[in-house]
Amino acid sequence: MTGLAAGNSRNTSTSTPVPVLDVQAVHKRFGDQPVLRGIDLTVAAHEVVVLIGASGSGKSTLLKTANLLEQVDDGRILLSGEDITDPRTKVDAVRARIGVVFQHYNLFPHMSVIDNVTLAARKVVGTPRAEAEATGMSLLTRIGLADKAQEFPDRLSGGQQQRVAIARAIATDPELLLLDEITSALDPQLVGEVLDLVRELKTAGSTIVMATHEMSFARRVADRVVYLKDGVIVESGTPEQIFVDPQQPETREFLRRLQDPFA
Ligand SMILES: Nc1ncnc2c1ncn2[C@@H]1O[C@H](COP(=O)(O)OP(=O)(O)OP(=O)(O)O)[C@@H](O)[C@H]1O
Repeated sequence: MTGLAAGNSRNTSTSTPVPVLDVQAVHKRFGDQPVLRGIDLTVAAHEVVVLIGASGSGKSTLLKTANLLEQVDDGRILLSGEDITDPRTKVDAVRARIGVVFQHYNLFPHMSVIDNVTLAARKVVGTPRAEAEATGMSLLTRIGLADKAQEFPDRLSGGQQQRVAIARAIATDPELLLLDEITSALDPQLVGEVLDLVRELKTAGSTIVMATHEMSFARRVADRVVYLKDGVIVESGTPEQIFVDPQQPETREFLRRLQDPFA
């Protein structure tokens, strides 16, 4: 696996494709506060789903339940047909199948770029170093950072670090990529280069669920935009449906306030 495509081959052999991610009636509360209130969401292979919604609407929590960083209180989540919310699930084995990138790139500061990118392949999957490095260098070449392979992360810009974090997340060829606010810590002029990389992943066939406040992501990479409010999916549709012709008053209000936060 040397390209940017992630996890593209697993669902192609059956005539009725199993969704990569199937969130079924998921509820989650923190103390007294219900944060996810009956979420149903299926994500097909190669689909890019972008979660939008106000701060606190539950976007990150939903991504965390899919990666088993948070447990669901009710409902279940299937990964390529397997119930990963079953208590017998081996959490590490599930996480090895999912690539995750967070707001803060979380690269290991004491490791070179290439070691960051290859760590999971070497330590989790057991790929021999030479093979992992060949894949890692190929990924760095594709994202235009091959010349930074031996640098430490603090020598890179925020946008470059976030691209390395994405390369690291896809280096093990995950079935699913979860991207949580990956540009919100970046200067606006660096957002474009991360957006371009996500678009390239989409073209290469990755299956992606991302949470963002950056509507350019939702407009330019989403197959489906999902609007969350107070832990409920209010509306979902193509970017055109959501941004040009939203059906629900709450969606219209959310988009109106984005354009004029003081309205
Ligand atoms: N570990 C936690 N313990 C208690 N409350 C939490 C925890 N994590 C999240 N919450 C609360 O759950 C709600 C949803 O948070 P979440 O981070 O999922 O929202 P979000 O839509 O991703 O917000 P943002 O866009 O600001 O990242 C918020 O009210 C938040 O304070």
